[in-house]
Amino acid sequence: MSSRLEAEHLYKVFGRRPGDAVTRLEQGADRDELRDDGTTAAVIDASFSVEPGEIFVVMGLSGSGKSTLLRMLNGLLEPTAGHVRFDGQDMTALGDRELRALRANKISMVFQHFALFPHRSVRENAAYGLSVQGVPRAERERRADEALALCGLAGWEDSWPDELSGGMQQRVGLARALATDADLLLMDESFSALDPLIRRDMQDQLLELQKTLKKTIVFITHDLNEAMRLGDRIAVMRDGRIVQTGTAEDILVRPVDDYVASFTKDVDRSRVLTTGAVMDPETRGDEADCDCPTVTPDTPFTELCALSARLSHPVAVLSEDGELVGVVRRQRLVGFLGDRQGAPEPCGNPSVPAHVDGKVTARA
Ligand SMILES: Nc1ncnc2c1ncn2[C@@H]1O[C@H](COP(=O)(O)OP(=O)(O)OP(=O)(O)O)[C@@H](O)[C@H]1O
Repeated sequence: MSSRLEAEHLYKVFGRRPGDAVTRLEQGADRDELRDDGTTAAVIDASFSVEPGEIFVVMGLSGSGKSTLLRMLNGLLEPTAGHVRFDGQDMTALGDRELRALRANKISMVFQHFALFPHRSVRENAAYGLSVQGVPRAERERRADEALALCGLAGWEDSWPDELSGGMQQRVGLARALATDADLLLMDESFSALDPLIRRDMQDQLLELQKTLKKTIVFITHDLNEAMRLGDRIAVMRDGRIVQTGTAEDILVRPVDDYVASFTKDVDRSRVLTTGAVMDPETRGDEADCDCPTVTPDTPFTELCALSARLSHPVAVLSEDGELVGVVRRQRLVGFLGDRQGAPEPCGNPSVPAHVDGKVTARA
């Protein structure tokens, strides 16, 4: 199966002599050095691929280059160097007309500000992308109504946008993107303008829809918690560069540097981690011989903790085939909630041995 979307050594430089700037960046110059010459390296050497049905989140602080990257992915901005491939087709080699057709039929955007037409009904707003495609009226209304129903807006089709709350308006934006049947959704801070509770609700709704629709989604956010909730994989951007790409667990448990680690400080680890991240793969081989409940590497951390609290011995981890693949000691669980590696440290008190499982387990 080939990737749906690929970025290959993408650069976007604003300012004078962008080609020269790329050469300097390839030779190791950084953003600040170029800025002295009045040149902005918005995106530097970004490479990644997004698989069909995947939610790929690009996360970074303001100015890190996320929006510029997204605009290159949908062909609105021409890369200074590098390639974007959609289903293997090099978008950077397409002419304007072909690009417009690709955007109208295969790619949908969901923006932070819903930009609904105030004098068109909710149905007409949701059908907008279809009217751009030239779909006949009856069919586009039917498809718009279906998309609105998917987004929880059945019964609101004939309303005006100003009769809807902010969250509902954002759902219309999502329905508009879904109505076109485009496989690739590009979502730029789509939920950032919403109140926290509504934002969470929209995240849940997107995850729920994704279970059946299995779209390919690139989701831009500056919020790591949102990135971790939504992303199958996350790319962390800093100063124009992607500094790490990985699952939420990778970013949390194996940050590539202190910068990425500093992002994860406030993340609720218990919501992100799964058993695979905390298990010890070294086993004696007989840990699963009793009749106690077991877990798999995908078991959520909270479930694992609940089970561990009930057992007097380490929890056995079995693969889907029932093979013993690891064990989880309670001591290690406690470590993972508080510290990056989850490794127990000596406490400095000579009367309390640091690695006595029994004692630490009893307290946990
Ligand atoms: N058209 C442009 N001309 C010059 N510089 C630009 C242009 N567009 C973006 N930049 C610069 O490129 C850098 C990356 O901007 P970009 O908007 O992609 O970042 P971002 O991560 O999306 O930020 P935000 O979250 O604030 O939107 C910034 O320094 C920005 O000022």
